[in-house]
Amino acid sequence: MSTHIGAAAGDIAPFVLMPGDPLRAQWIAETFLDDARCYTQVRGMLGFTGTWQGQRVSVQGSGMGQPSLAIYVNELFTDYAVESVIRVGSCGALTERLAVRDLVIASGACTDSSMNRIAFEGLDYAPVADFGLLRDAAAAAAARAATRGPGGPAVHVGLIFSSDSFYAARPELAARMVDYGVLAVEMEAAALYTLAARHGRRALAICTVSDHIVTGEETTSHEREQTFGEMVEIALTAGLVSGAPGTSGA
Ligand SMILES: O=P(O)(O)O[C@H]1O[C@H](CO)[C@@H](O)[C@H]1O
Ligand SMILES: O=c1cc[nH]c(=O)[nH]1
Repeated sequence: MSTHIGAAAGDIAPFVLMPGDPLRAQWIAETFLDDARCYTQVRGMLGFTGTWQGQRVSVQGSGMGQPSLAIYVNELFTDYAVESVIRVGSCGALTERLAVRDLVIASGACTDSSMNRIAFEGLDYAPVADFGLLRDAAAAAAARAATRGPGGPAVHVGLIFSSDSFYAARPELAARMVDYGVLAVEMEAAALYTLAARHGRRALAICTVSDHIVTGEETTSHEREQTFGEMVEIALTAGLVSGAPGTSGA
């Protein structure tokens, strides 16, 4: 066991999906994985391992915000030898180019968090996605859209803003960020990308737009927990198509 994850060595797969919401983790495990088993309930931050198309996958809740995610990701990398993590989160759209339920595959994550400023003594570090996972997620999204035809959620690749505040202290900054290409706001990806770089592992964040900062449209908590399956299937395809080592269910 690690400090915050109640799993034995080998209980967690090399590839992990990571929603903020532990109940979304449970829904993903019950909906998408075969033979899913819960390996931790410490602090209610549920984690499961099962198989998807015969390959081992884990799903681990991160909690909300970068400090919480960093606890789980540090322990996954150092105590459980996890190789790749794809965050499957929700986000708020900052621009009318995006609609509620659209997907954002985050190529990089701006942040107002002090975590990297402390680590880099004032230098601005640029947290970016793993290119292979990003490429494979974009390809999986395009293939699904081509098979399905018109009507599914639009998929955007670009920058997001990982904020320490759900209730923005300076909401007027959103328009300036949009001018510089930022599409949406969430609360964890910058720490995930930074820790993956630090540990030489792979990370990506895919988020579904749950709220629209411009129009005020929003989804319910039940929808955020149990209906964002398109991003989950794209994440599973990207994580396992890229051939993460040790994912074989055999
Ligand atoms: O739905 P999750 O994955 O938790 O992500 C978003 O939702 C939470 C805020 O409601 C934050 O964690 C934010 O990043
Ligand atoms: O507006 C939103 C929606 C989801 N997550 C956030 O951090 N902000």
